[in-house]
This record gives sequence, structure tokens and C-alpha cells, in this order.
Amino acid sequence: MPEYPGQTIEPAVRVEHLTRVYGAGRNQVTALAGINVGFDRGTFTAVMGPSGSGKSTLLQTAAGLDRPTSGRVVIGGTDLSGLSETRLTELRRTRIGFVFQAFNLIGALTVEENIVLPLRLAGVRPDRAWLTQVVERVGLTDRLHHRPAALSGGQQQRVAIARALATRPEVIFSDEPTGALDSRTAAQVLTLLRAVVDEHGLTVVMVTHDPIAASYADRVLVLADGAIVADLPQLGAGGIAEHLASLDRRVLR
Ligand SMILES: Nc1ncnc2c1ncn2[C@@H]1O[C@H](COP(=O)(O)OP(=O)(O)OP(=O)(O)O)[C@@H](O)[C@H]1O
Repeated sequence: MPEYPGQTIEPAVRVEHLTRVYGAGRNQVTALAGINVGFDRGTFTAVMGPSGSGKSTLLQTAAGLDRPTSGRVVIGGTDLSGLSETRLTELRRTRIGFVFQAFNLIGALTVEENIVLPLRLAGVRPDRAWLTQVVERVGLTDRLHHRPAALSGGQQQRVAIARALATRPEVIFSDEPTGALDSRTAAQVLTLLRAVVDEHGLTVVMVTHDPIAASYADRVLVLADGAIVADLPQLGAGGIAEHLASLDRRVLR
């Protein structure tokens, strides 16, 4: 559904009335309390908010890694709620890229084998021209035959980004991609994510606690208690930090 009158372009990801409740009775926790949001194609969004505000739950449910309690997620026009587990797995493998704080590379495989793994799992023939472009973009052309253990943290995260890009996904979901990196390496990884949005029109949704990381995005969503409490344009790292501090005083106690 269009979010406003006259809107005709389907966002890359659309989330409607998304609710996720964990547990039952006295142990019940509402991690997401009916979220409505769209992520337009070719945009980079940072998701922020205090610990326990629902950021990871939003990412996991939007990415089809977890089923919502109610509400729905539509990726590129496909409603995930109508999909069987098998179809959902297929969609995750072919249309979604993931980049996590832990690089999650397979130590026994080379860099190249790690990058093409999602394609092999999905039984999809690699698009060699695209893969060459991706490997060049992430600066790994001379590392393809190394094992992950022989690479630095920043290089390993770049392998994870190349792996996420291998299938030319409609969206990349990323949870704290720079959480394990020093600030210089983090800047390289964020510049790379920014570039895949600007140069290839990909859509990136990234959870982060860091206003500097968020300053690479076009838009900053702030969650509190499972709801969106701010939807901001890019304000720069200082502006984001200031806004979070003012929300902290007003909304976040
Ligand atoms: N599997 C689970 N079982 C029960 N409660 C959960 C589960 N996963 C998350 N929660 C709860 O849901 C709420 C939101 O958690 P979530 O991990 O999404 O927050 P977050 O904003 O990502 O936090 P952080 O910044 O600390 O990673 C929290 O109260 C959390 O304790």
C-alpha cells in the first residue's frame, strides 16, 4: 500500500503494523509495538535507540529471520507472511544480504568460496561480471585465495559485504557492522556500504549505536520501547548525538 497519496513506487522493504511479543504472562515482552515504515530503494537507513528498544528485533523480522506476532513485511512486493519456511529461506538467500558484527565467515573456505556461498546454497549460477565488480569494489582482488584467518578484521568484514552483495540483493540488513572494528577500519566499511547504495542503487538498513556510523546514512530512525520515536534526515554525527540526547531527556527517561 502507498504510504501517502500519490506514491506509486513500492519501497524495497515495507513493514506494516509490525508487532513482536516474546514470552507469555508475566514474562511477556513487547519488543515491537506496531511499527509502520518503508525503506525506499537506493537509500541507506540507520536504526538507533537504547538497548532493548527493539532494533535487532526489527531487523530480524524485516529480514524474515524471525516471524512477527502480527503485522507484515513486504520485500520487493512479496509479502513474507504468506511464505512457507522453504520459500522464505529461498527469498532470504536470493533477495536479502546480511552483514553482522561477527563476520560469520567459514574458516575452511577461501575468500572467494565464502563470497559465492550464498549463490551455491541457492543453486544460482554466479554472474561473473557482477562478482568481479563486487570483488574489485571491496578491494579483495588479491585476497581471493586466502582463508579468512589470514585477513584483518576490516578485510573480513569486506568479505562479508561482498558475500552479502553476491546475489545482487534487494536489501542489505546489517546489525552493528562496525561493532568489532577500530574507527579507521570502521570508516572504510561504512564508506563501502555508502558506495554500494550510491553506485549500485542498493538499499541498506543498518542498526548502530554509533552516531558517527549513522552519519553515513540518509535517514536515521530512532526506536524506544518498540516504537519509532524519531525519523530524521541526515544531521551529521554531532546533530544525531544531540538529537539522541534530547530524546533521551524527553522520551527515553
Ligand atoms: N528471544 C527473546 N526472548 C525474549 N525476549 C527477547 C528476545 N529477543 C529480544 N527480547 C526482548 O525484546 C526487547 C527488544 O530486544 P532487541 O534485542 O530487539 O533490542 P535492541 O534495541 O536490539 O537492543 P541492543 O541494543 O541491546 O542490542 C528486549 O526487551 C529484549 O529483552
